[in-house]
Amino acid sequence: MESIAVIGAGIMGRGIAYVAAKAGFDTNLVDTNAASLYQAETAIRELIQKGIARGKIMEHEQKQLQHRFTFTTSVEEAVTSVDLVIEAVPEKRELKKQVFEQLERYAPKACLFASNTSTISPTEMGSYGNRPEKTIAMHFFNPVHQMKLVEIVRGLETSDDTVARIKAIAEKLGKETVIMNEFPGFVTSRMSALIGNEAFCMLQEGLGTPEEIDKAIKLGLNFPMGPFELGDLVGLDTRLNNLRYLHEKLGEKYRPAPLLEQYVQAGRLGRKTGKGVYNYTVTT
Ligand SMILES: NC(=O)c1ccc[n+]([C@@H]2O[C@H](COP(=O)([O-])OP(=O)(O)OC[C@H]3O[C@@H](n4cnc5c(N)ncnc54)[C@H](O)[C@@H]3O)[C@@H](O)[C@H]2O)c1
Repeated sequence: MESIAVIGAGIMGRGIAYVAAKAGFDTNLVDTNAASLYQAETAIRELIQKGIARGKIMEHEQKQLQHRFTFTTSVEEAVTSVDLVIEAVPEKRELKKQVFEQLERYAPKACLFASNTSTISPTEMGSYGNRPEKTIAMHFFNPVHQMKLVEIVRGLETSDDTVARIKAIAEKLGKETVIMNEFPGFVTSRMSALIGNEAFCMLQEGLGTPEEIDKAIKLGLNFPMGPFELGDLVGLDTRLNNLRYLHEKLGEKYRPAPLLEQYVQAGRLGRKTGKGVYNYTVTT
């Protein structure tokens, strides 16, 4: 296994591409939006500089590392000769379906297909192409270079060989793994969506300010981040898409809070747009 293509250069795709190249894989990062691709390239360059400043990357490795990246807006160019594709486009089933159909057309027959989906069934994604035994969910966490876990979720038809190879790759990327059977939202997204949604319900009910609710959860329940801080980091649109999927699949308990819907309608998506529950300075 030598080369990886990452589809979608947003918050997650750029982080996955960075850890893949750092682990020695030739890495093709693709985004159909040129502006997003450019931002990803800048963000990756900054991560490399920070890595050098912290002594995690030696200066003489920098050139070699940068040479491992190809940035492109063409899915075809990115996947024609890779061993693994990791899809990280927004959490919309129709979009993922289109992307998987494209991957099936252009990727080599032996190539494994992994999705960084937070909620969607890898069995369903396996049905979008002709290689369900080679299709799996490989769920990274944000920020990818700092978070230790990859939640691996096998679909009904995913082969043991695919599971073993994906686990080995995740470990080569420096990650711990858990291997789950599929169920909507897996373990982490299901729990995180509920907590995040409940916090929006509390805000809507006037229980307290976002700062007070976050502080209560951090200091009272010993969470490292408050639910609003985490929601802004994840992206409130991503959080809403996850909840919509869980609501459709698992029922009323997951109905998105109207206030969350309103924030997304207003374009308050979190750190990536400079404003979510809190205000930020956008650097890239
Ligand atoms: N944000 C998180 O914290 C987080 C954590 C774990 C998993 N995820 C999952 O990762 C996936 C991506 O989420 P994100 O937060 O990085 O989203 P994002 O909106 O930050 O980025 C998605 C990128 O995909 C690009 N894109 C859209 N259509 C495309 C196409 N057809 N081909 C190539 N690129 C395309 C967009 O231009 C955008 O740059 C989702 O499935 C999400 O549920 C997100």
